[in-house]
Amino acid sequence: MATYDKATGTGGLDASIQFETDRAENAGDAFNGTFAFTNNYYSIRTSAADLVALSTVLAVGNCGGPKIPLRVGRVDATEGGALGVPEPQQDLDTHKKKFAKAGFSTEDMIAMVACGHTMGGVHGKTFPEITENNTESNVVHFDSSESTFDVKVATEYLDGTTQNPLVIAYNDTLNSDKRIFGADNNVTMKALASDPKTFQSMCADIFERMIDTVPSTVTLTEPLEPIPLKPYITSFSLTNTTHITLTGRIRLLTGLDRYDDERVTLTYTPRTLPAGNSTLITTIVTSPANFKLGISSGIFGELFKWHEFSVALPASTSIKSFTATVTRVSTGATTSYDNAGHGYPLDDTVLYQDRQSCRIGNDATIVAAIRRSVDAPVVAKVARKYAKQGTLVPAIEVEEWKGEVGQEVGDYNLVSIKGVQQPESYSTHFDILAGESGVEYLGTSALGQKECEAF
Ligand code: HEM
Repeated sequence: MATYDKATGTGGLDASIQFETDRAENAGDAFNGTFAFTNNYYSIRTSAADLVALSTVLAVGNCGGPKIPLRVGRVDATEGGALGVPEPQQDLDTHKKKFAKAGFSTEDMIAMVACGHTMGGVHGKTFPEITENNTESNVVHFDSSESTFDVKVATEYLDGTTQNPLVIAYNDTLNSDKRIFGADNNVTMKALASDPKTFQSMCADIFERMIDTVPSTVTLTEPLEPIPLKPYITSFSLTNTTHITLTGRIRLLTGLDRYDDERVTLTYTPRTLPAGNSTLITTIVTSPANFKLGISSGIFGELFKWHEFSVALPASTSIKSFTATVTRVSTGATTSYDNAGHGYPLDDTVLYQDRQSCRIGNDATIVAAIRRSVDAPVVAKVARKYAKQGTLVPAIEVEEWKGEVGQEVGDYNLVSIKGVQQPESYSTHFDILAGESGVEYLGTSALGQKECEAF
C-alpha cells in the first residue's frame, strides 16, 4: 500500500506487489515467501490482497500484538503498480511526502514505521551496506525482542540502548528510522513508549488504517468476527432410493467454563410434510467431537467446541432448513440459534454425491443427484488454476463441464460430470448448477484421495 495515491484513489493494498518482487525497491524475498504460503488459501472467493491483510492481522496477533480489525473484499491488481516504495537512503522530506500522498501525516508515518519495526530486522544478504555483514544468516534486529510485538522498539530508541540498524548504521544516510522517529521531536515515540497498552492500541489503529488503504473502487465489509454458532455441512447426498444422508459439524463459540457442559440439538423443517397421519421426528441430536478434545482456538482467546451429526432423512420429506438449540447440561438452560429468523437453509434439488465422485490421474468425475422435477442442463463450474507470468500467485479461470444424465434413483437422476484437472488445479473449488438451483464452493482436494464408488 506504500504507493497509494489518495488524490486519485489508486493503488493501496491490492496485492500488486506480487508482480513487483524483482524491483530494486523491493529487495529481499519476503513477499515471495508470503505468497508461497498464502497460495494454500488463495481461491476464487479469497483474493491475494485479503490474504496479505489477514497475514498482517495474524502475524501481529500471534506475536503478542493487538487485534487489528479485519475487513475483507479487496480486489487483486492484474499488473504491477506505481514505483515509489520508501527506501532507507531517502531523506526525511521524501518520506514525509510519500506518506502524505498515501493519506498519512508525519505522526502516522512515525507510528506506522515504529509499529512495523518492532519485529524482524535487516538482512545482511539483502542490505549489506546497512548491516556491514553480508553473510546469508545475518539478521540485525530492530529491537531486543524481535519476534514479539512489543514497545521495546520505542523504549530502546528513547533510552539510547537501541541496536536498530536503521538508527545506528555507520553510514548515517541509511538511518531512515532515526530521521523518521525524530521527525516530530520524539513526541509520537514518547506516546508509543508511554505504556505497553498505549503502544498496542496506537499500533492497532495505524495498522487498521494501513490494511484498509485500498483503491477507491473497492468496498470493504464490516470487520469479521466469529459468529456464536456456525454449521458446516460435510455431506448432503443421496444414500439410496429412499434416503438422503446429512452429515455435518456445528462450531460453537464457547468458554473454558462451559465447553464440556453444552449439547447441541438441531430441529429441522421438512421440505414436504409427511403423508397422511404419519409422524416425522424432526430432531437431530449432535455429539460433542472427541478428536483433540473436539476443541479449537482462535488467536485472540476464542475457544470453539465442535459438535458432530450424521442422519439419514427420508427422501420423500427431506429437509428445507434447521435451527439449533444449545442446552447447558448442568442447569438445563437453553439458547436458540435461528440464523436471524431465517433458519439454516438447505436445498436438496442438487445433491453432490461425494462417494461416487473421484479423480483418477487427471480425469475428474463429479457425480450429482438432481431432482427429476428439474428440467435444466446440469453443469459444474470449476475453478482452474494456472501459472501466470511474473507472479507466484496463480491465475484462476472458471471452466464449465457439462453433465450427462444416467441412472434414475427414486425422485432423482444421477448426473455424471467429467473434466480434466491438471496438478496445479487439484486443490480448487467448483459449483454444481441445474437451472436456478445448485451447490456452491465444493472442494476438489478430496476427489484425488479415492476411487469412484458405484451407487
Ligand atoms: C520509510 C519507511 C520504511 C523504510 C525505509 C523501511 C526499511 C526497511 C528495511 C531496509 C528493512 C530490511 C529488509 C530486509 O532486510 O529484507 C525493513 C524490514 C522490515 N520492515 Fe520496514 N521500512 C519502512 C516502513 C515499514 C512499515 C510501514 C512497516 C510495517 C508497518 C515495516 C515493516 C518491516 C518489517 C516487519 C521488517 C522485517 C522484515 C524481516 O525481518 O524479514 N517497514 N524495513
